[in-house]
Amino acid sequence: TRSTRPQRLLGAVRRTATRGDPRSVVRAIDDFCRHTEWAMNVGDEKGTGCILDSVVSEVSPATVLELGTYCGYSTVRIATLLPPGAKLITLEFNPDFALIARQVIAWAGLEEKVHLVEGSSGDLIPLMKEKFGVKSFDLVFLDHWKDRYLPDTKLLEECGLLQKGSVLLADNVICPGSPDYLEYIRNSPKYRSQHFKSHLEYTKVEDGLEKSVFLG
Ligand SMILES: O=C(NCCc1nnc(-c2ccc3[nH]cnc3c2)[nH]1)c1cc(-c2ccc(F)cc2)cc(O)c1O
Ligand SMILES: [Mg+2]
Repeated sequence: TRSTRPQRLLGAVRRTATRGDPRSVVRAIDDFCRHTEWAMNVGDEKGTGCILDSVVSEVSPATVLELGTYCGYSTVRIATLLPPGAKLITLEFNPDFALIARQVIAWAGLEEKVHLVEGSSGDLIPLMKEKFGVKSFDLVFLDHWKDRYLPDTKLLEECGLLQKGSVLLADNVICPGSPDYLEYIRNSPKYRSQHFKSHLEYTKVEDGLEKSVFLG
């Protein structure tokens, strides 16, 4: 049967990236998506250009939650920038995506920093404290189903997983868009939000990221 897009993306990583070199893995995926086949990775403009890399470096988080692993592109981007001893927990709902992402993360040599958990964010977030020993998250990268951004943010609050200064960074708040999340986070006194205009990965379509600091 025909291979899937994530399988073809993994093939490109294996063929053109150097094992143990995360930057070459990121470059291989960007080249594949720009020249061969588009895929929904946050990409190099929203990634390097400005926001994702600069926010991770600025926050220098000890604990990160990523919602929506997909093929592990942003997982590798973020994990490369983490300080020693920091941990990234990434949640993936789709077992096929998870299988590919594990191999991409392993190729980058980042298994020690990354804990990929399969399942739905709604089920897993309430287990973060007891099962994963998380006190709170310094950074949350929202990049999963766009209609899960708001309910999962409220769940993180209810589970006491955000503390004063925790940063939420949401991809795709313009395209595909997450209007209810934007409405909530921009009007809530519990957050201070900032919008970073950008483009949908590998295209000229308008998109943007929303960075919100939890005020406690
Ligand atoms: O759907 C997206 N991303 C979500 C994938 C995912 N990967 N994993 C999940 C998951 C969903 C529940 C979960 N619950 C727990 N983990 C979960 C993970 N969702 C997405 C879509 C686009 C896009 C734009 C324009 C188009 F024309 C077509 C597509 C661009 C992007 O940057 C995206 O991130
Ligand atoms: Mg995205």
